[in-house]
Amino acid sequence: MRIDILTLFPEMFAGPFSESILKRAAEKGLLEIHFHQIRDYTHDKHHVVDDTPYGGGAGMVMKPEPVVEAIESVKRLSDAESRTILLSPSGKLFSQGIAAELALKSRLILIAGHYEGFDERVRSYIDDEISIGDYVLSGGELPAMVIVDAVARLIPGVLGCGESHVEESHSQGLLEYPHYTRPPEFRGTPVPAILLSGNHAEIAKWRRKESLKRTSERRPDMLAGVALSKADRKTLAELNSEPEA
Ligand SMILES: Nc1nonc1C(=O)NCc1ccc(Cl)cc1
Repeated sequence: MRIDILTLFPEMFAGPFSESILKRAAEKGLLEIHFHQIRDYTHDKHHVVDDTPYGGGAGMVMKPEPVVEAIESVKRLSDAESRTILLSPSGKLFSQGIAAELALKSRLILIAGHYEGFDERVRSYIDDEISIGDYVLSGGELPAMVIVDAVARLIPGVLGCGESHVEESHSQGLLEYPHYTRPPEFRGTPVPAILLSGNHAEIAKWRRKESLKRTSERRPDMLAGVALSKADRKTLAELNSEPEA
């Protein structure tokens, strides 16, 4: 996969992208990431990328010309079909499902903005607008890093053999079950005996029940999107009938 990131602050990506799985993915040739300075697509002496909003109001707006010229120029760098994505709080909410969709693309072009937002006419030149959550950040760079990380780990071969994205939270539609490792007892708290039993069928049942319990307690909104078995419904009914601890 090729990812091109259009940004006013390419140097922001040096740290996070020089370590961890992104470095390994690049070394394995599974992912190539290129950065483009939006200011390089201005033609005035001061490389202006923003201007005051028509209609008045505080703050500045990203001018359309530099961004659109950058998109068109970057698109020409590769024949691969690309998905052009604008990062903004007004976008559709990013999710593991969207990450999985994007991981199937051969090319992504991510646009990280600043100031109060993009000139609306930029939106005629993009395919998607994605938000990583309902909070306002200072720019689109961190959201771009979040999306690249979530997508890269889903590209086959990127995760090492010791890592897996299969059973994770949000990929089964539920929150993750509790994890334990050595020691068998930590400051008086033992590991649940079931996990030491070696009975993998029972362990799987326990884990599913714990995922349902945790999801029901912390993110009941997620349950609507999960295919629940008869056993799941029984578990949820029992959880709902249990007196509060
Ligand atoms: N939440 C979010 N999810 O994606 N992006 C955000 C976010 O706050 N971006 C800030 C921002 C600010 C200005 C411009 Cl022009 C674009 C994006």
